Amino acid sequence: MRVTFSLFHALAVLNWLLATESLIYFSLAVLQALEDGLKRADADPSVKAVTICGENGKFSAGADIRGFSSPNKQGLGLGPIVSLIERSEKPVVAAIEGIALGGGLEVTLGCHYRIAHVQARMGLPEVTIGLLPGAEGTQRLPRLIGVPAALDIITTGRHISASEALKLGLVDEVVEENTVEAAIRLANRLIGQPLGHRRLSLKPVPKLPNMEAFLTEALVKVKKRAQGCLAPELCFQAIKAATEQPFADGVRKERELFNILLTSGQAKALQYAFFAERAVEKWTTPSGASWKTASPQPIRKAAVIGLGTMGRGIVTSLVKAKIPVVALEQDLEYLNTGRKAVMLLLEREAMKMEQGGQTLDFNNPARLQFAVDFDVLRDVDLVIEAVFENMALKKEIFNKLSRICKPEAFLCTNTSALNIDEIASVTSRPQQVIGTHFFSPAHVMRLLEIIYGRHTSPTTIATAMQLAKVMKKVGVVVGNCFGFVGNRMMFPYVQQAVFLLEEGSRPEDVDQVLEDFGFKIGPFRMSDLAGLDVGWRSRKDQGLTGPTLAPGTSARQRHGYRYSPLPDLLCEKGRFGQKTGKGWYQYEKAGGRTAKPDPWIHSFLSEYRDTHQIKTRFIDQEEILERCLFTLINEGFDILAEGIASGPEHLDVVYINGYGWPKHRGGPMFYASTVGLPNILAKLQKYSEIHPDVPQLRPSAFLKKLVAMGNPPLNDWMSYLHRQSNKL
Ligand SMILES: CC/C=C\C/C=C/C(=O)SCCNC(=O)CCNC(=O)[C@H](O)C(C)(C)COP(=O)(O)OP(=O)(O)OC[C@H]1O[C@@H](n2cnc3c(N)ncnc32)[C@H](O)[C@@H]1OP(=O)(O)O
Repeated sequence: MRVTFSLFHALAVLNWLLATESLIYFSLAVLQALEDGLKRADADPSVKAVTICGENGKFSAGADIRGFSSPNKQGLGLGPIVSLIERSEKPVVAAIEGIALGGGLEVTLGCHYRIAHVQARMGLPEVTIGLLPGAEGTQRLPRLIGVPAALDIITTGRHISASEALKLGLVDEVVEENTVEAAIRLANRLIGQPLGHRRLSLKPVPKLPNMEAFLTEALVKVKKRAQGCLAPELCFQAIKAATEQPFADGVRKERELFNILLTSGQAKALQYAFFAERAVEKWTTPSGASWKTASPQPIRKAAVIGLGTMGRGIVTSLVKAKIPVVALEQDLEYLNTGRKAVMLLLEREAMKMEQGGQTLDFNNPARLQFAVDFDVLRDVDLVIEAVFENMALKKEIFNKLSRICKPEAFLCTNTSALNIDEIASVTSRPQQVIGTHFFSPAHVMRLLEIIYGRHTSPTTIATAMQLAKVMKKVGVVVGNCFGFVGNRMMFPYVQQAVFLLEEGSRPEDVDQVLEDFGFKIGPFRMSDLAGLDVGWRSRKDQGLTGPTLAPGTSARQRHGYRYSPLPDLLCEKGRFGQKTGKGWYQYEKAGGRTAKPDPWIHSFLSEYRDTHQIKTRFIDQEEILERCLFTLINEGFDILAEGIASGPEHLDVVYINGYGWPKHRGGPMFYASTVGLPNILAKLQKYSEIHPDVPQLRPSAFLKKLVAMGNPPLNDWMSYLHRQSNKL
């Protein structure tokens, strides 16, 4: 770490370099050096003006996020330094290059002028890590750019471009050449000029004709978007304070709210999620393959087979990532339907991108081609198969691909559960076969589950990870098992939800509890959205229901374990969910989206319980939450023990980005660590004793081992996997 201070054309140029070569975040030492530099500049009569810049073309990514969970909370010292900058009698100009985020941007708000490079990005992303801009940023930004724009930037944490910053008045100038030199030139011109009007703390917050009404409406929107996350609302409260109180009082309020957030638990969860997302980029497999040694191959052209819901979204993602793509369907009729749907998606995406000043070129055959003939796949570097979830069909396609595609081409399957090794077995290149499991809608959802098979090469994994990155998705590398990570953990969760209906709950009761917990939608609304027929088909394929079910099989048992036929019964009645207008809920029409509790379901459940002599009982929220979440978590421990995922962060990133798990709760495994593993174990033991015929409630051996080992912190869990425990 280094801080330099040099005299340059009668100017002090303060710059800070961070902990790593490539930048970026500041620590106590950097703050101290900044303060010392400012004081020296102030005291030195030969210094007439000051420019603050970063190094290596980057201004600052703000505070070191890890510092917030250390006992010595370093961020707290930044506010007074920003004030010190602002009070300087010598003009201070910020030269913003690369990024200026969080505390970095707050430093520039203390400066009297701000110049940005045309490619710079700015923002106050504290809300995304559960905090608020606590170095007086919530008080200065509204004074500079007005309340509506400040609210938007602070409560969303979004990054803005230099051109947007200029429009908003956040920066004074945008330059294409050397930003530091431009800042020095400006600082030179400012020597001797009055600065009072440039000190933001002395300025009033620009008035709105209807401030009160505006704030009332804004709060409703902020709360709705927040879905239980505390930070956006407290950001709002801090900005509101700026509109009502003098600067110094506003700063006091900001500090008070900051401390609430810092100790709320949500900040810790969100900061964990920030690092978890980065940790999964550094993938490894049990055989020793790793991101360190594997190199991705370039993907210059890709193909997607199947233009159903998933295929359409995948094509859209590839086009947005500027990868030329061929979209293939089985016949012209399907192709034309698929083509229309893809074009509609792309038009919508293009419109959204235009609003952000970007363009999307998709009407060019070199970028997007539609075909029915497999021969067009001869020159592609990678194929993603996204056909119907049927092993025989997938094998037929992979066999064909293996014969037609060039030998170096990678073959990916978008299966959500099927065996990658079995699919790869029909090809002559199993080392280049991999699962790329997208989530619906594929052009929106960030998760890409990347599943390696027994023969998948490290290069293939690295290439799939690189593809995820280019598509702006989060790739998570996992092993091959039924349902992989996400769906395997989802299965016991949904199963418990259905068992709860058998015992006395209603779909809306269960959904409400899980939505209050923070899920975007509960399990029954989710099933209705996805289509109940999907699971029904899979259960028929597995022989759990339908014509292949052995005669005389008990209605509520399969292979000696508890089974609920409720979803099958609904499907037999044509209730497939939203698509048929009826499922666990009723909808205004087929394809309708507004779920209404359905009295038919209530009486159907009651008749079902009578038929099977189940005594209806009241089930409280605690039991609903525990049975659904703890079985999901329990499965997570088995997944870790089997080496299907290399750490709990992987499971958490999957759940946050693919299954609507509330990010401010850090993911299921992080949540388990906050509840305490002994508590989870005790509850699973209790429910398992009550329901001995449900194996998913039996505590995982790995969970038991961790408890026996003294409930170690989540970061240490994996190190206990192969350790002996004499307490078990
Ligand atoms: C009262 C106190 C008040 C105020 C004090 C100030 C508060 C703050 O400033 S809070 C911090 C606000 N800043 C952020 O939230 C920025 C977080 N970082 C990012 O968004 C991104 O990292 C980036 C846009 C800056 C760069 O993105 P990219 O180029 O994709 O790189 P990575 O995300 O992979 O990051 C590289 C590397 O750096 C680590 N890192 C980045 N920022 C921080 C940070 N602020 N603190 C600690 N570590 C940071 C990141 O984890 C990566 O590390 P690894 O390579 O080990 O994975």
